[in-house]
Amino acid sequence: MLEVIYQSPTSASLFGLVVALLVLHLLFSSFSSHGEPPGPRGLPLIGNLFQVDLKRLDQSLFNLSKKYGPVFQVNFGPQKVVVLAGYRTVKHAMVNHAEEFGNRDITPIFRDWTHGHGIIFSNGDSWREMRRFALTTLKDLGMGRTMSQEIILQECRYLIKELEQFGDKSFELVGNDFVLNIVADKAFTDDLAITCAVSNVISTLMYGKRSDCTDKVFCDTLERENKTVHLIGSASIMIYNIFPWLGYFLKNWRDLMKNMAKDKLVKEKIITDLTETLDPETCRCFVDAFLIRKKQLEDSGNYNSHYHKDNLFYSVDNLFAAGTDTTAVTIRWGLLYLAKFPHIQDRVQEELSSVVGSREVRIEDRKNLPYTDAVIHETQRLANIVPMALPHTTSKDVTFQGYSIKEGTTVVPLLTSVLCDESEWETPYSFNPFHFLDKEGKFIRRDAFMPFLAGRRACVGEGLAKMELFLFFASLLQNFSFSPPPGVSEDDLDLEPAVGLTFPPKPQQLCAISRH
Ligand code: HEM
Repeated sequence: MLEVIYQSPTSASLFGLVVALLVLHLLFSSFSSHGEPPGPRGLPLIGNLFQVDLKRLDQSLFNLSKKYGPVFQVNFGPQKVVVLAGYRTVKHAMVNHAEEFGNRDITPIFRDWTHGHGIIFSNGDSWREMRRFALTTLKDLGMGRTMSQEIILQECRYLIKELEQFGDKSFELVGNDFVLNIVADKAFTDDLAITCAVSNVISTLMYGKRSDCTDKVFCDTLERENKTVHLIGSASIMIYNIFPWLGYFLKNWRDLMKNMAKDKLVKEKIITDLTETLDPETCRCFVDAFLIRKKQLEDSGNYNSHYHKDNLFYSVDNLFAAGTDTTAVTIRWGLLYLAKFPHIQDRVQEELSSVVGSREVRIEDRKNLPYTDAVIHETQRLANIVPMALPHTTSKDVTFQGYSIKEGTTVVPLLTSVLCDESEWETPYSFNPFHFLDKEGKFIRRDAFMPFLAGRRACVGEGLAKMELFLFFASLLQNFSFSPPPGVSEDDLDLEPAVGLTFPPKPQQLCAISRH
């Protein structure tokens, strides 16, 4: 190759020019100039891409933060990204500078997905209105209150029954593709039991109805959503976000487009059915509440509001995507940790037996179950399922911790560096429920526990997620014990995550033994 270049005078001078530019760039490019945050030097065009591991970008950035400090910048191709690291810095930016750091960075793949509509990947007045509407409507529908407790408990019952009907009392949990395989003597079935249960909670709130685990359309939708979340976090989609013209050449991008299109057809049909059967006097669900608000605005002559069909579709789609995968993945991590550390599992079950006994667990029990609560919090901390949160962008020029950051700069609030902040956690890298317990064994809140982030863009579903995690986790542990399958030791269970937009456990198997 080089020989060919040297043989042509034009190629040789071009090559020389590129080398000269490269040397000049390396000599003179320093990110700490003009008061900007410091950071590693990169190469022209590709920036720092070769200095990070795209499969564990959060870890690479965490390592860089140890060298460059809590506010630093990297270049992904032509794009400048400011990384915020450590509990204090992330909290300070998200809460004290909420407005400046509160916009969403709508990357090319997010734009392809929702076209700037809905809640998660939108900004400005439309985002504000949709977020406010989602929060009040979910609250009206019982989020975080007795009503949603009933919906969740109903799903806990279905889930327990689903697992018990296999009688043989052992099943396998496969972490990556969210498939729960029930293995009995003869029967073998692929089962999306946990995802199905969690998704049904959202489904009941969004559509006013649940679906059975055997419903093919429902299961196909869950599998597609799961695949979407996985593909969006893949290295090739990260490259697509930097060089969007690559899209058609990338299989993951083409698969994503197909998935999203299929998903849209299914959800649009449900929304159309609800629209056709709407009775403005009776609000059955989130979709109804939206349609009723739209009608009220139109009745008063406002046909140009944010309550249009794209915002309806993508808000519903967002709440499904954000509310299913996150919670189901966290439950899976909890079961994996308990199978790995049986002495912790024993203690959770002892506490559940002595406080709740054999009656159904309820949210009011949580205050009397400090150890169980601490285990759930520690699961969320160490599993760290959204390690880089979602990207933000600055809404104006800002001076932050002495550095100037320009309007429109992509900002990553690095949750890995918060949930494993060495100055906040006693044993940041090991599973230790005592992070959340005082000397008397009472539950304690920790400021650096921020898996839902904080500030203007903080998770809309925090209350619901916390209730779900507690009720699902406690109900499962009341009814089953989790262990590695025969022939596999606890040491063999792998706590390294698989990658995606969220980080699930790697594919592996677990057994559930009925406790009755
Ligand atoms: C264990 C469960 C969950 C975790 C760990 C989690 C975590 C997060 C995180 C880290 C963000 C990004 C915040 C940011 O970028 O500033 C987020 C945003 C969001 N979450 Fe969750 N979440 C969970 C469950 C849920 C549930 C159950 C729902 C819905 C009912 C939900 C709805 C949303 C929405 C709509 C946003 C976007 C907020 C906005 O952009 O304004 N999440 N979540």
